[in-house]
Amino acid sequence: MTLALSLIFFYGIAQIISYAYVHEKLEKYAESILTRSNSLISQVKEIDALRNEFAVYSPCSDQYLHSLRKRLWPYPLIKDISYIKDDRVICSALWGKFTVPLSLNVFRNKVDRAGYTWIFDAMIEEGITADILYTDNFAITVSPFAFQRFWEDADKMNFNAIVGDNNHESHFFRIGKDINKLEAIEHGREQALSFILIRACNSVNDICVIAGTQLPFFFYGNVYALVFLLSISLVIGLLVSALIINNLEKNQSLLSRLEYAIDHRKLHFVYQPIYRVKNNSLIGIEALIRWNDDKVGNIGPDIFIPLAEQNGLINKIGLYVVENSIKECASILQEHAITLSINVSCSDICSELFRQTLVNTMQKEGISGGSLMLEITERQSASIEEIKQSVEFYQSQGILFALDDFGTGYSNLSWLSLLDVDEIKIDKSLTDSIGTESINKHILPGLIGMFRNMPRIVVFEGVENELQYQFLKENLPECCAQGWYFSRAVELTGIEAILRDDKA
Ligand SMILES: Nc1nc2c(ncn2[C@@H]2O[C@H](COP(=O)(O)O[C@H]3[C@@H](O)[C@H](n4cnc5c(=O)[nH]c(N)nc54)O[C@@H]3COP(=O)(O)O)[C@@H](O)[C@H]2O)c(=O)[nH]1
Repeated sequence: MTLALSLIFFYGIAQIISYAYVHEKLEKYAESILTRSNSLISQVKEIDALRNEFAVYSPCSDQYLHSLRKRLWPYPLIKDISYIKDDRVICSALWGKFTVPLSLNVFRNKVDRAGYTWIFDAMIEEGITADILYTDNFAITVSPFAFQRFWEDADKMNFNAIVGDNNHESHFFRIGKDINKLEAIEHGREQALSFILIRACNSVNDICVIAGTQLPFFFYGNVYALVFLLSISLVIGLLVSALIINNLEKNQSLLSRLEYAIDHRKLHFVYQPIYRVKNNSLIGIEALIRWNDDKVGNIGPDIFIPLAEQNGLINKIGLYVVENSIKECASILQEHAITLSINVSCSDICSELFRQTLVNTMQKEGISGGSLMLEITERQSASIEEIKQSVEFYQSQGILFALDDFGTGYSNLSWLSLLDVDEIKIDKSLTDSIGTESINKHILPGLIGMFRNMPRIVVFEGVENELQYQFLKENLPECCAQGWYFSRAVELTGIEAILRDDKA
């Protein structure tokens, strides 16, 4: 599959590059033909302006022919100048005087234009044709090499071109092998999506060049390009497949290692202290799960919690956290008036097994509901009605609730109005705005005013510096805070040490 996609991708890229390349070349091709046509018209006009000069000599006399030859010499796009009478060439600079006047009635195409009659592919002699324009008794023969070099490009690049008037009612010069197709497409008689058409016009001389070519397949006639395309697609396809397989295997093995770690109690906890700002007294701790895998090393909860959520392991983690963190903290919770905050998912709190496990663990460890704070966010999708009922059940057991990540898209005022929570945890992104010029900064003063009158515990998360701490102390002294300014998350022994210091 990846090989096929890779092939399609690279073929598509190659085809786009090929199109751009051919388009640019064709544009230049049309422009050069237009330039050449303009030069030809200029040369025709210049020679035409000499007509009166020739008229002083007797037609086809030696002086007349000499004068024609002399004047013809500097014009590379003009082959011959002739004296004609009754549509017959009597003499010319190139041929001299014809013994039998040359009739101009055998030709491919005849066009009347700007006082001239143009005849294209007029028969001069067996095997010799030429494009001639004439008026009165004066004719000019276009050099057969005037457009010669464009035939080389036409053969090499498969280009075609028509030189015609602006409306393209009359076609003068035709270059290329597919010229009939180009004419048919140009006049709307044929449709060809893969045919590139370019138009280059000059309104002063009333000429337009239409150039066209069949869009080539990238590898058309080019085996090396095809082999290159297939090789690069193969290599990239194999690399992408290997990466995908590797990633899947890694995730799979990480998932099975996580399940093993849960089942064999290999996950452990660190606790981050939460303080009341006005007097720096410890009011609680937040349990944060950690995983140090024997083989992979430390894996952060920001990696394995979403992995567990996506693969149906989150409830197992929820049970693990409840059983083990409560058991671990039981003695300090009994001895001190602090709460243990636990992150739970909405599906956890709605599960009957979770309820029973939590209540049983509390009873077994001798912990009252008021020592526990369950932190929820809107991220975990479940119906609000179901969550509301669950919250009411836990609250009937005396358990406290916190709305986590408040101020982000996941947790906001609408949830606050729907759930009767005991604590609001202000997300770090809002704390970060203290003392900065960020957009959130403008939200903060309004929230501070609101929190002052709110009968709930307000905890600012992610307090990292003195400025943030002082701001909270001055504006909201009753609020609580946690963050690296106070302490990073530490092992339980670290919390015990803080509690001992507090007592002393
Ligand atoms: N369902 C469960 N989710 C859990 C549990 N334990 C953690 N988590 C969630 O994982 C996310 C990452 O958590 P973690 O790496 O532990 O980061 C926490 C703190 O270390 C960090 N923090 C705290 N103070 C600061 C600070 O000052 N600066 C700073 N840059 N980071 C800080 O914040 C994380 C706590 O976030 P929150 O939960 O929103 O309070 C995270 O989403 C956890 O929720 C678990 O047991 N179950």
